[in-house]
Amino acid sequence: MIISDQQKKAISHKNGPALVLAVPGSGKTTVLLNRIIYLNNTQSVEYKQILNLTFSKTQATDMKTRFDSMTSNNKAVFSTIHAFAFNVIKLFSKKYKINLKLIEGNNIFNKYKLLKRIFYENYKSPPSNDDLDYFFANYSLMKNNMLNIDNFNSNHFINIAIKYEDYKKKNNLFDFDDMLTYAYNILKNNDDILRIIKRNYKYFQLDEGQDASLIQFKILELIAYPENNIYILADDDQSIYSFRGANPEYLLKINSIFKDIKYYYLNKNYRSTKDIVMLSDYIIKNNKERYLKTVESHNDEKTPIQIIKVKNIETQNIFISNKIFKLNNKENLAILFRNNISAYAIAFDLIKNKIQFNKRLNFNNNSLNIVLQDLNNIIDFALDNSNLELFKSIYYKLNLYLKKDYIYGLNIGFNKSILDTILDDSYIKEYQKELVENLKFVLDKVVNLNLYNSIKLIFEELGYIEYISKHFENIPIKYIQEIILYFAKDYNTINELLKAFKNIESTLKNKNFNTSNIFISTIHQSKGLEYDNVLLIDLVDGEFPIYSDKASNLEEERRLFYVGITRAKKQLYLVFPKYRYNTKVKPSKFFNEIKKINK
Ligand SMILES: Nc1ncnc2c1ncn2[C@@H]1O[C@H](COP(=O)(O)OP(=O)(O)OP(=O)(O)O)[C@@H](O)[C@H]1O
Repeated sequence: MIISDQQKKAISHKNGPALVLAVPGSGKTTVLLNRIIYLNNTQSVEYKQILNLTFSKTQATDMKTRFDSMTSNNKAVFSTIHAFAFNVIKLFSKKYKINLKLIEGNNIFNKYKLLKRIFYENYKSPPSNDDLDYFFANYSLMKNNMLNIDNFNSNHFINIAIKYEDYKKKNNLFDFDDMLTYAYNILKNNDDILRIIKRNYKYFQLDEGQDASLIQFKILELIAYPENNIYILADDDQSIYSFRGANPEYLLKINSIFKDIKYYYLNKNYRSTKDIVMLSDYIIKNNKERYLKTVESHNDEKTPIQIIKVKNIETQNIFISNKIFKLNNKENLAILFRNNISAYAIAFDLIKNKIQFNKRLNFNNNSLNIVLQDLNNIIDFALDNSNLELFKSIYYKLNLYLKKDYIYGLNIGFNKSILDTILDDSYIKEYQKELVENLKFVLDKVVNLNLYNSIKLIFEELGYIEYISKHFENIPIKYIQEIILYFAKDYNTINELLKAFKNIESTLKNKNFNTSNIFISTIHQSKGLEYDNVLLIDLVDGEFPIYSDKASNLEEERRLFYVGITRAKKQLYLVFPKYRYNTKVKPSKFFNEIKKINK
C-alpha cells in the first residue's frame, strides 16, 4: 500500500489538537496506526504513552491486530472509552479503598433485575422488556449528554430513575453508563488520579469520533489539558448512534473549544468502485447538518448499482439464495438491514438450506417474540376454552371491551367454557356479546384449520392486530404478520413453529462460523467493515427510513443508509419488497433520491 500525500499530511501531525475528517474507506485506521509509529520515530513518544480509543471492543481488537502486523512493538495501548473509564474508577477505588461494584452482566447485582424490582415496588406489576429497554435508553441518553433527572418531563421516568440512582449510591454500585460520569467526576475532582493518567499518557487518538457523546469528549478534554494532544478521526456522515447519545454537533463546533485545532481531510475512497462512491456521495448531500466534503474514488471500475424489486419476503429470500449460490469462494457477501427482525426471515432459509453464515446483530427487538407468544396463548385457549389463566393472559389483547374486575371475578363451572359463561351472563352488553360470539366463532374454526390458516384468521378476524399496533409504537406489524405466516407454512402446530423460532434465535445468538464468507448484519453493526458484495434489503418506506416528525431523524436515517451503501467494495444491490402481508407498500424514500441521479 502506498500512503497517499493526503494520508501522509494527516499522519505527520505533531502536537496540539487535530480533526481528521474523512470519507468512508479513506484509510482512517491506517492513518491512526501510522501516526503512532510517526510520533515514536520523530517525536520520541513512547508507544505506551499514546492512548488509542475507540467504541467497541471489536474495533479496539481489530486496531491492535492491524498494529501488531505493522510493528513488533506491542506496547501501544488500544482501548474502548468505557474500558478506559473503568480503569479510572478502579484506580480511584483502590486508592480510596471504596469498593465500587459493576452491575452489568450476569452477576447477582444485574441492573435489569434491580430495575424490575423497582418497577414492581412502584406499580405492583412487572415491567415488560420494552419498558426496561425504554427506561435504559433514556437513562443512557441522560448520562451521555450530561443531563439531570429533572431535565426530563416524564414523571414516570423521574420516579424510577431517582429510585434506581438512590439504590446504586447506597450500595456502591455503578452501571455501564455511570462508568463515564463516575470517571469524569473522579478526574475532575481528584487531582491525584488525573495526574496519574497524565503521567501515563501524553497523546490521545480517538477513532470513529462521530460516535462520541458529550461526556466522552469532556473526559478527553480533561485528560489532554493543557497540551491538548488530541487527534480525532471522524466522518460526521457516519454518525449513527444519536439514540445512544452520540453528538456530532460537538465535532461541528470543535473549533470553538480548541481555537488552534488543525483540520486534515481524507477524501479518497480506496474501498469502493466509482459507482458506489458516486451514489453514496449523491445521497448524503441531501443532509444539511454536515461538513461539506468532496469525494474521489481510487477504483475507477464500473459496477452499476442494481435496484431489485421483489414481491415479498419469500421472493427476497429467493433472490438472496441465488446470489449466495453464485458467489465464488474468493469473495464475501453481506446482507445488511435496518432492523434486527430482518435477520429472522433470512436465517430461516439459510438454516433450512444448511448454509453457514456469520452474523452481527444487536438483540433488543422482541416484538416478534411477543406476537408469537400471544398466538401460542390464543391457539392454546382455542383448544382449552375452560382455562381461565390462559384467558386472563389474552382477553385484553382481543378488544373485547371486558373489564379486568369482571374477568377476574368470573365464576366458571367445572369444565365449562369461559366464553359460554360470559355469553350466558344477562348483564353483559349487546356489543360485548357480539365480540365474544365472534371470538368463539373464530376459535372454533382455529381448532380445525391448519396452522397457517389459523394464524391468518386470528390476524384478520380478531382485534389482536389493532391492539398490538396501538400498544407498541413503531412496530412493523405487517412485516411481523408476513414473517410469521412465512414460517407457519412449514409447520403443523404452533409448538413446532415456536421450537423452530427458538432454534433460529439461538443460531443468531451463537458464535460465528469464521470460515463462512456470508454475513448477515444490521447496518449499525457493519460500521467500519467492508464486503465485496452487499445486499441492502427490506428497503420499505416507514421501515427505512422509519417515520419520525423530526427532520434530524431523517438525516440520521440517511446517514445509516450511507453507512450501509459504503460497506460495498464491488457490487451493491438495493432490494425493495413491494408487498408486506399482501398490502402494497412504498419503496424507501431514498429511492427517490437515487432516481434523480439517473436523470
Ligand atoms: N493508500 C492506500 N492505498 C490503497 N489502499 C488503501 C490505502 N489506504 C487505505 N486503503 C484500504 O482502503 C480500505 C479502507 O480503509 P479503512 O478501513 O482504514 O477505511 P476507513 O476510513 O476506516 O473506512 P470507514 O470509515 O468506512 O470505516 C482498506 O481496505 C484499506 O486497506
